[in-house]
Amino acid sequence: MNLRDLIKGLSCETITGRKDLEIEGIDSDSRKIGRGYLFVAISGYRDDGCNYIDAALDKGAVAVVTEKSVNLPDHVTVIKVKDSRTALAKLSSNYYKNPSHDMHLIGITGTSGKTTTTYLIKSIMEESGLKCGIIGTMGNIINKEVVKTGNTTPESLIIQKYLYEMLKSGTEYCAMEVSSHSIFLKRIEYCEFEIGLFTNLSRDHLDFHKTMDDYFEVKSRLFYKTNKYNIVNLDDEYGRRLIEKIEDSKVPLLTYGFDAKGDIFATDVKYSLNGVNFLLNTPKGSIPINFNIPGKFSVYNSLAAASCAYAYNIDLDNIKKGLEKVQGVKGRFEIVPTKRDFSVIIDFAHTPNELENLLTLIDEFAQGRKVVVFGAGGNRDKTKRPIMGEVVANHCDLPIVTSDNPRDEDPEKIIDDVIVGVKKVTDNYIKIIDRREAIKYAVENAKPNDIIILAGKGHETYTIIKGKKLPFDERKIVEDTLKELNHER
Ligand SMILES: CC(=O)N[C@H]1[C@@H](OP(=O)(O)OP(=O)(O)OC[C@H]2O[C@@H](n3ccc(=O)[nH]c3=O)[C@H](O)[C@@H]2O)O[C@H](CO)[C@@H](O)[C@@H]1O[C@H](C)C(=O)N[C@@H](C)C(=O)N[C@H](CCC(=O)O)C(=O)O
Ligand SMILES: Nc1ncnc2c1ncn2[C@@H]1O[C@H](COP(=O)(O)OP(=O)(O)OP(=O)(O)O)[C@@H](O)[C@H]1O
Ligand SMILES: N[C@H](CCC[C@H](N)C(=O)O)C(=O)O
Ligand SMILES: [Mg+2]
Repeated sequence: MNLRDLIKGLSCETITGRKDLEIEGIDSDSRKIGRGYLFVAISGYRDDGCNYIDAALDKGAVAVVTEKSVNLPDHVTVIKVKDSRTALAKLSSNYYKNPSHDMHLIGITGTSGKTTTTYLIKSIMEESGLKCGIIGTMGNIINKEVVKTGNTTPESLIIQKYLYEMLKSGTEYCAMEVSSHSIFLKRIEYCEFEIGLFTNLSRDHLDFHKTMDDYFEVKSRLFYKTNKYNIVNLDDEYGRRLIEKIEDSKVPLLTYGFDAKGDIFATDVKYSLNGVNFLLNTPKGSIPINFNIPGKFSVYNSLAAASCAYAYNIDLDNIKKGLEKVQGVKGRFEIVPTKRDFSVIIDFAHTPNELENLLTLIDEFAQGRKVVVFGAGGNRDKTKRPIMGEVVANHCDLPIVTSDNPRDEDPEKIIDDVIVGVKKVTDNYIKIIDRREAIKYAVENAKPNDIIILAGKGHETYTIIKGKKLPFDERKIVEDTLKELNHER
């Protein structure tokens, strides 16, 4: 693409050098630069992209975007901007021909339920004959192809690339998880959202946002970027705050919740271990839903997805079929087969609120002990650690405190932070640093009717230790332990 076209609408302070250049690609990572590329230098949290300009030029970059004044050879075009991350988003959108403009883009934000809701939306859309892609924690999905990217909401360049590819493959709907990091770090700038959906807000990410008010404020920015509907969970305290905050928005509001308060609401809710049945009520009528994932939060996620479908005029029969077709979402209340007299459940609960919800749900059906194997992530919110410990200790018979992606931190230190909370409730806990050993311990010592809950890693099939991503699949560890036990019998 010609540089003149690429920088259309980009607010730049100065441009030196040729504008009439053919640009073969763009990137903000010098290691991915190729011949004829434009390099966007971003000053990050760990490093400064400006330190890699020379490396980018060596690899063939012909133009550089930077926030700082730099002296480069005359043949290099230098574009100075105020904010490189915003510039990257604009350039990426231009490069991929502003794909979101031609799509039905749904942005889902909130602390919990985003991934699950994207899968429910996709299922409903497909039941209605509409192709729907996903951008989120478990990867980017176009048709049946899943591409993992690492972050829940990837960098703007990747977002635009996948939106472009979705359009190219005839996928006109996209359900995208929008993390607060991505809003703050401008990954979603120049995405034209039709719908913004707010699930809930509870304690997490206070390493990054410092206060809940900051966290909320950043999340609320999504709802100024929408042009069709804002959809908000009315039962959530922060949801209600959001409704007040966006009161003067010209975009219509749809609300959901339990009982007849919102536009879309659930009544006659009946819980069981296999799922939840409820009546879905909308302004256009009501329909019974038999949903296959248990728990109150399943009702909320169904309502969120149903509200979104309703906003697109999808009829109730297809909403029902789409929701009921979902058998489960990987790592969310996933039951691992044991063929023994105890159960193992893998769940992605990694915040105090998620653990509380999960364990309260299991409480209703548990006949034996609840044993929870859990930890807290390294390089993440430290304030949630003791609270997670306290919540788990309050809701189970045996907490086994272990590691969960220690990343660059000392795993034992993280565990000790969690144990501070556990000890407020009980001294009856077990500390095993190696998560594999912790899982093995729980399985080997299981008693009849025990429910072993492996919390925090959900779908993840890796562990991050000292910056390295190593294979780690909890399903496989349970399976191998059971095999060993069978062998011994
Ligand atoms: C705090 C945060 O979000 N950081 C993100 C940020 O990294 P950074 O600003 O620290 O980048 P940096 O390492 O300082 O590097 C600066 C620049 O130098 C460049 N560089 C670096 C080295 C080199 O050799 N050449 C080079 O050009 C880098 O490409 C980068 O552009 O920009 C990077 C590139 O986009 C992201 O990968 C990185 O996410 C890190 C890995 C991360 O862990 N983020 C988490 C906290 C996150 O974003 N989580 C949310 C929420 C999850 C949820 O709850 O669902 C998410 O959306 O995933
Ligand atoms: N609506 C909800 N409210 C509260 N907890 C929920 C809700 N939906 C799911 N959960 C719990 O949170 C966990 C994570 O769910 P999910 O992956 O859908 O959330 P997410 O918002 O995508 O999380 P992340 O921020 O890590 O991407 C689930 O395993 C479950 O324990
Ligand atoms: N998207 C969340 C996932 C956390 C999952 C948990 N396993 C951990 O590593 O803390 C995060 O990156 O904060
Ligand atoms: Mg997610």
